[in-house]
Amino acid sequence: MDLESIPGVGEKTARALSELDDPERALRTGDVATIATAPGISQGRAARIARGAIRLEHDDPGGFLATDRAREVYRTVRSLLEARTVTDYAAQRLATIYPSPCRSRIAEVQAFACEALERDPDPDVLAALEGVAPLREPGDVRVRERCLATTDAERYSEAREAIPELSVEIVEDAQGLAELARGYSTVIALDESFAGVTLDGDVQVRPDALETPAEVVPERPLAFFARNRDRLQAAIAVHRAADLEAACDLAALEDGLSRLTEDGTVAGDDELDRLTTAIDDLDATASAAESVANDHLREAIREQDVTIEGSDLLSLVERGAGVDSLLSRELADEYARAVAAARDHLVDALDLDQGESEIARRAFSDEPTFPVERDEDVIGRLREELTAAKERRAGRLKRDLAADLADRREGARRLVRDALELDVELAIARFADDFACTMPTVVEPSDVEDGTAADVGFAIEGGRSPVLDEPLERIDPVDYEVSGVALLSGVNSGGKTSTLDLVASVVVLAHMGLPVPAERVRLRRFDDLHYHAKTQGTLDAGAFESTVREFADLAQGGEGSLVLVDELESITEPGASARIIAGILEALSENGATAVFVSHLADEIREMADFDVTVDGIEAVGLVDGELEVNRSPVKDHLARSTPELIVEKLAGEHDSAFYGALLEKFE
Ligand SMILES: Nc1ncnc2c1ncn2[C@@H]1O[C@H](COP(=O)(O)OP(=O)(O)OP(=O)(O)O)[C@@H](O)[C@H]1O
Repeated sequence: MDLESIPGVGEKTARALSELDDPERALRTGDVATIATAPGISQGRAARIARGAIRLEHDDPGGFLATDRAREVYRTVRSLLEARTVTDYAAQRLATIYPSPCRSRIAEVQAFACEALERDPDPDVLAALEGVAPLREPGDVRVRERCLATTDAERYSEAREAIPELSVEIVEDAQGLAELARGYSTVIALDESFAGVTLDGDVQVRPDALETPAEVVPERPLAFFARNRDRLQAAIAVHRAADLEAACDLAALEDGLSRLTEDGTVAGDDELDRLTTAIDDLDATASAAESVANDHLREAIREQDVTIEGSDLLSLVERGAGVDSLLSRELADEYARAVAAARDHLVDALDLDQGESEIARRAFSDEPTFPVERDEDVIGRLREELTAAKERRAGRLKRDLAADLADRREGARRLVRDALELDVELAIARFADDFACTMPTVVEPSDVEDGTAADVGFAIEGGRSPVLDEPLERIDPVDYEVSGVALLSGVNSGGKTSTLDLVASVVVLAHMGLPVPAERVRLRRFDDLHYHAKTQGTLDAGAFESTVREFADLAQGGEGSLVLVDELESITEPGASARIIAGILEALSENGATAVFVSHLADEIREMADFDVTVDGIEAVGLVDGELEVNRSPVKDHLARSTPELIVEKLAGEHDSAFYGALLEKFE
């Protein structure tokens, strides 16, 4: 796909899009989340670009929504759909579903919508969706305890490029490696020539390191899973709750994620936990061990009767010997016991293994002193030993986990995408449920065998306008069918505007490929929708002129158009209005357009028109407690009586009055 040929995509945006992994897939599927990861592209712009790509694919000329009111109806139905999404993604993705005049596009979304209608918006699934969001790319990973080393300048540059997560060091020889090993827990030598060199510390010779980055820096694949752990866990929960077919082994992914912490370290390994705790507690435990020895010794000294001969005391004092000598002479056993207790405490409390215990025991000297003090050098060595063991262990665990998870990356991506798409489907299912929708039959004009395409128009049975601000059960279902051009008459507040809104929303939704709020709908595929709302008050000459011009344009093109106009007569005085409307209707009829004009001047317009225009009527069936009782479904070929006529008729019926009788005759 030539990205620059997408409507609204210039050179700069095309360059940004080409940085995506698979821009075509993202554009084709309306994957707004992925498109929005391209540099400098917001979610809103991503939706517009996706719409542009869809238009290009279906050769869609655009412009289906030809007027402000038509666009307003689309915005309203879209917000009703969006209100039923859980994730931001689904709301943005819905913005890529727009009314299109293209058969292939309508069919494509219809197929998607039909599957969506099978979905069950279970509350558990909706709750699980709360935690799902598009995956994030991990930030830059830096690993400080490991480095790469080489003697070769070229290899050095290659390594920096291939593995930016690690420091790369130039060394002269094995001596240089040995020095590095003192500063880093692990040194990975890249040169074959180091093979066989044995050095202290963790020095590995791996000439293939640059080809196997996941082994050298398992942090790299792990960072992706760590950064997205919560989102992936939520996507797993969605799949389980919805019983959705999964793109990867859920249990295996879940197990891998459960071993990973959010900062990319491995969790749930007893040995790693032991080493981590031992390092953290080392100082405090060494102090506690000292106290154990000193308490023991203090107690022993307190209870001991030290008998010393005068000559011995004298020789001790003369030699300047301190209490230590006395201790070693008189309390050697007690000292040994005290130190043994300290060593045991250190080993037991830190849960040290044999090798570590051997070092730890040396922290307390056999030479009697009081108070007993730890040897900081030994504690330091023990810390180094524990830290090296911890890093070796963590490294191995990371490598194992990275090996387990690395291949699941694509599956994990699909898992989240599918969960997010499910949200789009559920929004459609919930909308369809809330507004009692069905899939419409969209008739292809060229497939109409008898008569012309205009004969199809639209036929709505049991329609309930989603635009009406009433709960569904308070809305009377409306049946209305028009082919060609019709005038819609009716009592005040009978529901004429609501009928136009119903027709407009049904037509917009049907051309989006979505279910429509009615029991049954059949309509032709239209090219565009011109919906003109009622104009408030008389227009001044300039505005009037531009409105007439607008209608003149409309009257020219018209084949394939659906024109809905609400009380155009209010733009000027009634006599002129009726003439203008009659003229527009004639042109539209000639062009084969489908049109409904709501008007209180239906009778006058019919008389002025030079063709037999259909007049339908929304009738009041009576007055109940001063309120009109209305049949909301327009009656075909029937000029509805006006409200005043109905009231005069009622008065004439109730009172035997010549005046009312005469008045009534004037309406006939
Ligand atoms: N199908 C319906 N079911 C229930 N109530 C409806 C229905 N259609 C319309 N109404 C109610 O009637 C009110 C008036 O409807 P609407 O504005 O469509 O009438 P109208 O015939 O266009 O009025 P006007 O002649 O004043 O322009 C609406 O606000 C709504 O409350």
